[in-house]
Amino acid sequence: MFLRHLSLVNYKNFDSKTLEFDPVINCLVGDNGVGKTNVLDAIYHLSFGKSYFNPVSTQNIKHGTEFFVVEGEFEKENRTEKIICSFKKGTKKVIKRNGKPYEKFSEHIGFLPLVMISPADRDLILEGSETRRKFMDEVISQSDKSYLQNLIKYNKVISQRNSLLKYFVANHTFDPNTLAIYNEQLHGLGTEIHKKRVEFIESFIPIFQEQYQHISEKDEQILLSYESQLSERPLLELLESNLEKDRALQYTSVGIHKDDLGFTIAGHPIKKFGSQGQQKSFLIALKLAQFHFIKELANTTPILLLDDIFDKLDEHRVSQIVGLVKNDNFGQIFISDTHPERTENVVKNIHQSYKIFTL
Ligand SMILES: Nc1ncnc2c1ncn2[C@@H]1O[C@H](COP(=O)(O)OP(=O)(O)OP(=O)(O)O)[C@@H](O)[C@H]1O
Repeated sequence: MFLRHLSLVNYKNFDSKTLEFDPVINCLVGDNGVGKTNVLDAIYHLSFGKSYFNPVSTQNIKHGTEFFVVEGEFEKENRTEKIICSFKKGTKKVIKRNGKPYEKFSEHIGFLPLVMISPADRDLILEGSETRRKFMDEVISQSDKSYLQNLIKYNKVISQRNSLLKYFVANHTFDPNTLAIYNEQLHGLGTEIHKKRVEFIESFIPIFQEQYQHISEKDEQILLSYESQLSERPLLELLESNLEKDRALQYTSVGIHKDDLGFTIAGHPIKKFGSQGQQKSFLIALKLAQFHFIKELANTTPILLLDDIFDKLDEHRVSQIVGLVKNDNFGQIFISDTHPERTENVVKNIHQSYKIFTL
């Protein structure tokens, strides 16, 4: 699968831009702020229906305009797939595949597998658990449609339950029957999601460790673990035993929406005890593991977006990553960099077709 053509209208800093891509390697070069990352983000938009960097859709519209359109033509299994993602202020975002709008965006997720590696990934280590859950959910969703559906349903029930808890307090009332219905629903959905997360982590860890050893070339004891209250007790039990606390807090304090991933080095949190280099290697290993994991499960090589990759890696490591597509006719890579010569040096050595775009 590869992206052949991209056209942008009013997307971030672009009025209008059209790019015809190479099926294998594409480099976007230019000074800071010319829009290299914005092009990668537009490609991400076509795959996920949202920006990797800015979740506020109106902020992805070029300043002073009212709408954006991102259009891409992909070659997938010998067919051309035309994807359009458009958004006008005050309306709902629309994603169309070959002219037909999706009713639910979740139906589109996984259709065009894609992995972005960007300096913004550091949030995975530095920010709260939500970022790490999102990472896990994104990887699983790209290869498992029912997972995403269950997650959407679960989140809906959580917000209904939270509204009910607030209603109880505001109206000095309590209705155990409605609460019990929500608890049952959360238990069913949450247990299923937890099971998928456990399975995912089990198969993901060895791939991740292999990638880390490959990058660090040292024997460092890194560990990735799944932390969930549901590993201790069934969700229904947790909900029931935390009822008084939830009533006081007016929100649901237990469940898979509290899960986290633990990142440690030599038994200590990498956030506090990892060197900058170790943190970088950890993040790249995570993302490369994501790439391999999706490749295997989705049976398609994901498109790989490498944003400002030299910020994270030396040339040797970049060559190694770009070499990922070497033996695979269907892999496509996009690289953004401020130094044209440096990028060209790396891609030349791969002996694959490539295009360089100066923005
Ligand atoms: N909604 C918007 N409307 C207009 N311009 C925008 C919008 N959102 C972002 N920009 C502009 O896009 C530019 C940043 O583009 P981008 O991050 O793609 O640059 P880059 O080429 O990747 O730079 P660097 O080399 O620094 O990473 C900035 O000048 C920013 O002001």
